[in-house]
Amino acid sequence: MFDVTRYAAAADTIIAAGRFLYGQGWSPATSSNYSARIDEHHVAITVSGRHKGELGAGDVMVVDLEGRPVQSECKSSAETLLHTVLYDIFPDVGAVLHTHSVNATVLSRLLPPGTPLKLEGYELQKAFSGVQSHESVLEIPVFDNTQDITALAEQTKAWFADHPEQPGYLIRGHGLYTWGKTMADCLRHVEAFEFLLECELETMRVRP
Ligand SMILES: CSC[C@@H](O)[C@@H](O)C(=O)COP(=O)(O)O
Ligand SMILES: [Zn+2]
Repeated sequence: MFDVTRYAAAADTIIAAGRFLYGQGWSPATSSNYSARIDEHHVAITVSGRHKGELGAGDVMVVDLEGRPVQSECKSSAETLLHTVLYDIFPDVGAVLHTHSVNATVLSRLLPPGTPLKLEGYELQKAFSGVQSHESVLEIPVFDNTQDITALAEQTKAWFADHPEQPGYLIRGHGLYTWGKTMADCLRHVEAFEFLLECELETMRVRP
């Protein structure tokens, strides 16, 4: 069983994150899903289909690390397994955020299949936990979009088990997944990604 006080604290961070991310235009039209770890075996996650700018306590539920609902009749995010595999392979991950920004959607469609997004030479890469220099090379994988979330969860799990230092991934024509030790770290990662994705798109515009 999970601690209710810890659940309430996790839900509060999710609700506040939703208000911010929706306000930025990165979670339109009920898209996106957010989660925060409660303990070793439980995660608070958004209920499927809810408006992410207007989340309340009833829009956040608990699942275990296999993605099964715990003490809830609600249906958790359709992409629950994409969250739980990350908590499973990274014991220090405390929050996962998935967003649907225009930049993530457009850039992921422009990159040729099989080509990761290579981020190199940007000072803002240091906003990612563990990155010390603009000279580090980040290779952000772009997975093909699919409605088979179980298969995609297996794919992402295998890739990140081998590349634990990479801070996130894109799904083509769909959006961004990133995570952090705390919700604050995770929100900083979303912001960093958004800045860097926009830089990449702008670079393509002026230097096609
Ligand atoms: C509103 S379309 C977006 C959804 O298909 C999905 O990708 C998404 O991000 C939200 O799904 P949800 O089940 O609410 O977590
Ligand atoms: Zn989505």
